[in-house]
Amino acid sequence: MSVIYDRVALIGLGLIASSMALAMKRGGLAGEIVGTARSKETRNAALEIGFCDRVTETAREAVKGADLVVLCVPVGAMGVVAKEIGPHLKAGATVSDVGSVKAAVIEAVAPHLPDDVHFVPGHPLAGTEHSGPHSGFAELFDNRWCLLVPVPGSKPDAVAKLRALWEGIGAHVDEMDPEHHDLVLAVTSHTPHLIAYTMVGVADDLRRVTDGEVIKYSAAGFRDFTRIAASDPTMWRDVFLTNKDATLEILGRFTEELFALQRAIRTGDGDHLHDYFTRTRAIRRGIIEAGQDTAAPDFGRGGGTRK
Ligand SMILES: NC(=O)c1ccc[n+]([C@@H]2O[C@H](COP(=O)([O-])OP(=O)(O)OC[C@H]3O[C@@H](n4cnc5c(N)ncnc54)[C@H](O)[C@@H]3O)[C@@H](O)[C@H]2O)c1
Ligand SMILES: O=C(O)C(=O)C[C@]1(C(=O)O)C=C[C@@H](O)C=C1
Repeated sequence: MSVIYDRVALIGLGLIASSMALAMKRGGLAGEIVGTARSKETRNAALEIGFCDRVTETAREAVKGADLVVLCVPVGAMGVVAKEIGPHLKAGATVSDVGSVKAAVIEAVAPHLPDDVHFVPGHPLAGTEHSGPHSGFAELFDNRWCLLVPVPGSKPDAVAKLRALWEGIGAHVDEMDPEHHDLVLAVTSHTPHLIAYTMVGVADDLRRVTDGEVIKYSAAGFRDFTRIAASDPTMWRDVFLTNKDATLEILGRFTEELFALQRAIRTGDGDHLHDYFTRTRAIRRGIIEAGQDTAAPDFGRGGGTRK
């Protein structure tokens, strides 16, 4: 593969930035990768691991002369970073991000960008419960989706170039509008995370059991919940604070269904339970038959991580 952007600047050097950088290096997609993080420890790690060619102390230095700038910080920090880098962006540069929420990020970032840069927000649908510069691996995005969420005024050429980068990184790319993205992700990612956090919290409340039995006899389903519930608290706090409407809508529906199942258990309505579980099993089977179960299941469970 050949170079797509001569210079890429990554702001925030955690799981997603380090994985993107390693994948760009694997494919020879960037001439130079410049990174910036607030802590010296993180900047040094990026150089030691070798996923950045150069690091800078500030974001404004990192974006100087960059053809592509990718904001890889928690959603709640995107606006502050955009404000800092806005005046220092190269004319004609593309600015993107990897945030898990799109409408709020667009609202926070767009006002700080000059007219002569292209803003093409993005969201790779891949991750693990690990964070920081040591957690990245080049295969994270292989065969996973990356959603691009162009804003009015995003130039087709800039969108096409970013699409080529993500495809070079290994992902399949689709485009979506921000509100629809936030609703879809509320169903497929955000609310499931909240449920996992809650379930692990409930187990923790029952200290009597967590002290021994829950850990010792943890079955596969609960183990998956604990993996998800180990995800970064800052990232997920920001997701729920910025995707409020969609997550509240889905949580409302979830609670209604849960109450209906609770009632079926209490009243011994086996037909309701059986019909419900039959319907949900069909959904899982449909996903497999459609070949959509592309998640690499071992990543994030130690299989592909650096830890
Ligand atoms: N982890 C996932 O599963 C996943 C998947 C897809 C997208 N995302 C999104 O990617 C982004 C980064 O997530 P990550 O998993 O790489 O997180 P991470 O915690 O591994 O890395 C985040 C980086 O941002 C820095 N940072 C935090 N607050 C900052 C601030 N106020 N100013 C400047 N830098 C700051 C951190 O020091 C760190 O270097 C988030 O917006 C998240 O929503 C995460
Ligand atoms: O596999 C995981 O650990 C994830 O939670 C990854 C996951 C997801 O929900 O699928 C989490 C947040 C993102 O914005 C995208 C991907």
